[in-house]
Amino acid sequence: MLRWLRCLHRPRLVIWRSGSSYVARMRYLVKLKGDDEACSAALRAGRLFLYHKLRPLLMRAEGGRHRPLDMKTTDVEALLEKLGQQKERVRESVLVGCTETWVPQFCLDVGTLEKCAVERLCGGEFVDLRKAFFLLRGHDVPHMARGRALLHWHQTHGFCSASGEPTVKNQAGSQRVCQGSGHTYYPQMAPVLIVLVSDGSRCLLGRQAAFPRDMYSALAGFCDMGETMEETLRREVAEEVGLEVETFQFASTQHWPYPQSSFMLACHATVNPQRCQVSVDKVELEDARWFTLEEIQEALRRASAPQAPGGGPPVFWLPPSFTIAHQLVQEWVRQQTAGV
Ligand SMILES: NC(=O)C1=CN([C@@H]2O[C@H](COP(=O)(O)OP(=O)(O)OC[C@H]3O[C@@H](n4cnc5c(N)ncnc54)[C@H](O)[C@@H]3O)[C@@H](O)[C@H]2O)C=CC1
Ligand SMILES: [Mg+2]
Repeated sequence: MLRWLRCLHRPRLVIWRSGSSYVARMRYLVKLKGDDEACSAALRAGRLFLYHKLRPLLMRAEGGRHRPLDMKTTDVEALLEKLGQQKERVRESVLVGCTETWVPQFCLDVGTLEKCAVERLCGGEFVDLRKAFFLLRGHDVPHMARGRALLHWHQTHGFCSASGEPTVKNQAGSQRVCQGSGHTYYPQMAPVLIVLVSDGSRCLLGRQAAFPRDMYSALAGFCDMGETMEETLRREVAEEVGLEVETFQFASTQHWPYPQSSFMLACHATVNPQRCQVSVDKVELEDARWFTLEEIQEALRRASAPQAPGGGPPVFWLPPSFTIAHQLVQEWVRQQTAGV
């Protein structure tokens, strides 16, 4: 019988910069979530990130990169009026944060306006978030992802599932309430386990048919109701590639805005090298296979999707560097090469 070992993982030491106004800012944000009047005042003084049908508005920055374009609330009001909408629509925005200098930040989807007209007037471009992942600097991505996820949640929770009546968002967008049933709805994330499986010398990556061509990633799966993280990990690896995990180690977490909003729990796991024959569940995955350290190191060196020269054999590539899948791969390489 195979062993099921829980590895004693070394706790990650996280050091926060002290002396910042972090506590005060967090208390300010929680006040804005609970006090519509205070949040309306913050909206007047804040900055707005625009989205069009969930695509963030970006502008070109130096070095071929892009950055999110934020606007004053009064400028967005003027834009709305110019395009024939009521300026009060800024109140549909949702609170996503606050800068270190206490500027509250909101997101607003202007999907009912003509896209090109907004782009022309603002001097930016609405870009699909998946494409934006490759254009933005890593530190801008979580912010844009959070805005998309929150706006999407509001767009799909307009009605109470108990009474069928419309729900009403608070000013911050941290909840929606049904007056009829009294039900309060909060934005939700689905827990997803993502795991990089190793047989000691190679790691296992898979691809779904819907992935961009030749991209391989770590295995992932939604947690079933009532499952622990460990149970999901063991089940998903068994279901998707027909292997039994022997050990695992928790690594880190990340919010991921797809398919609705996922809370990614990332782990490393090992299987017995004597029993590492992959049997792919073709419903879930198009392919899954073992990669050597050299193949992975080569893929990490390739910055983006490579073109196979002259129609030669396709070269596999990894998700963008800020993704938790990429981080798992990097950690695995570090672990494999430690002390070499
Ligand atoms: N950030 C990253 O590095 C990565 C993120 N992911 C994310 O992880 C998610 C889960 O991975 P999959 O292999 O697709 O999961 P999966 O292996 O559980 O299969 C997906 C299927 O699970 C079912 N399902 C159960 N609960 C669901 C829920 N709450 N929402 C949607 N479908 C649900 C559906 O039938 C769906 O077709 C993906 O949607 C993807 O967005 C996946 C790989 C890398
Ligand atoms: Mg899966």
